[in-house]
Amino acid sequence: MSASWIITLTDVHFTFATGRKVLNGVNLSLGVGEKIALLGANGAGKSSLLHCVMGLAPIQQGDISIFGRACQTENDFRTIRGRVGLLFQDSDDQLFCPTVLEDVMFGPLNLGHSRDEAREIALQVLSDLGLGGFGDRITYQLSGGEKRLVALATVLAMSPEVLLLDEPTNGLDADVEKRLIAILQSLPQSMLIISHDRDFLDQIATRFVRLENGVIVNV
Ligand SMILES: Nc1ncnc2c1ncn2[C@@H]1O[C@H](COP(=O)(O)OP(=O)(O)OP(=O)(O)O)[C@@H](O)[C@H]1O
Repeated sequence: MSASWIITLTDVHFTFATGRKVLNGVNLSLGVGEKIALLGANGAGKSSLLHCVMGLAPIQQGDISIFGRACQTENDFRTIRGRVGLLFQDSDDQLFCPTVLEDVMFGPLNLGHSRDEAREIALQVLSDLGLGGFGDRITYQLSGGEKRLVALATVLAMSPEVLLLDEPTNGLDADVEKRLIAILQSLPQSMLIISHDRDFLDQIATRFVRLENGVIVNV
């Protein structure tokens, strides 16, 4: 494997316990600094692919290598999860604390930062995302778009080295989407981005691929 690949999937197969097969020999490599747009029809298996990369959906066949390390066991994936930021498609899967500040502090605390450091990081990320003053808001009372941004804040607060973003613009109005585009453009991390918003992807992505019939096709 080349040292310039952050994530490499080789002949990856994934089938749900129900028997629904969604990945049928996926080959895909994410390079340093690359921002790959992952296209595909509803139900093609895009979210499942991200879950496989995080080790949340165990693959039946193939190889996943992250930061040059072959990931097979839960233990392998646990060691890389802190370095890979996954924005779930559904914000409610990401947010589970009573207040916004607690949610955004959760990751840094988990990484070993002190409460003061975690608070400082969380307040900075919230401010960067235009969410200054949101710290004390009750998470479950946020609007869908606000939740989307707070969910992204929880990911960015962990300073991940690579970002897996599942529909980041869902529920965002035009102005907030513009701000998100500027933020993502300014971030140096490699990204794998799922979105049905082609305008958004055109402004972020350096490469486009499509998941079709369980395999990756270049577009
Ligand atoms: N836990 C599960 N058990 C069985 N099938 C599932 C499960 N979760 C998802 N699926 C099915 O697997 C297929 C792939 O789902 P996935 O969410 O990965 O697609 P997607 O490409 O991200 O779709 P979308 O663009 O609509 O978000 C779908 O047909 C979905 O219904």
